[in-house]
Amino acid sequence: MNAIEIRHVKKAFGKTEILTDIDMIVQKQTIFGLLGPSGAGKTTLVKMIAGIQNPTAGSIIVNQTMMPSFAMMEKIGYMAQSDALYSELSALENLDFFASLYGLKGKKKKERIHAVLEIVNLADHAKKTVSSYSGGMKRRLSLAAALLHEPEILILDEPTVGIDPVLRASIWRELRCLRQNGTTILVTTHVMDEAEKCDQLAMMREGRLISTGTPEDLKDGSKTLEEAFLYFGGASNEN
Ligand SMILES: Nc1ncnc2c1ncn2[C@@H]1O[C@H](COP(=O)(O)OP(=O)(O)OP(=O)(O)O)[C@@H](O)[C@H]1O
Repeated sequence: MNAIEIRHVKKAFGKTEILTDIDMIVQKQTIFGLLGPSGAGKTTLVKMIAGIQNPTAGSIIVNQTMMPSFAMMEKIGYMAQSDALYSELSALENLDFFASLYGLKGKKKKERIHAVLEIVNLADHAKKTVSSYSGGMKRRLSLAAALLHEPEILILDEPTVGIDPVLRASIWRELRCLRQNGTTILVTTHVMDEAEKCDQLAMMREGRLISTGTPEDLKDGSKTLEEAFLYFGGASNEN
């Protein structure tokens, strides 16, 4: 079953075309990685999938619903690249606020806040104001907020930037667990060892999809994904 279907999507800002004829399928209950150098268009694409931006042409269907759709947006967890947190509030107050936005109430709200704090290992720091958090802690809190409403689709824009290797491994364990429970996860990354952990990958470059498949498919003869990426993208890769 397809969770996300992208058909002939284009995106232009003014006269500048940022994405060109993107066709992509993400199957349900997979971890799908969008890989590409800075400026390739990954964030623009995931924002359109999350329903935050409109394509200039083409269609995006998420769980059989044409995007943008408010009803579907409620079933999507989106963690943006920059943390949208209230720095003068505590982590707990931030989560309480986002949980209310998602319509969570009472006991269920408390349970979910507790559960997501445990997942990202911030339970001991929940009462501290976010302004005292490190960059990695803020990323973890943003991830917790995206998980509050147990979304069907989880979209994570570079989720582990600034997160140490131990916690990164625990976040990946959690992502696999969420997949096991039925969640479809779309993650953007520059990091090749993270890309290796995805079930399926799409490599982007200059607004185009240059290759899709499993990490093994994409390697096809190359020793590493990095090598494959350079091969598909041409030798002038910036990263
Ligand atoms: N609102 C906007 N108006 C004009 N140009 C934009 C806008 N948003 C993004 N762009 C341009 O679109 C291109 C793709 O940007 P995008 O952020 O999608 O890339 P990315 O692959 O996510 O990069 P990174 O890995 O650095 O986050 C860039 O050239 C960027 O400058």
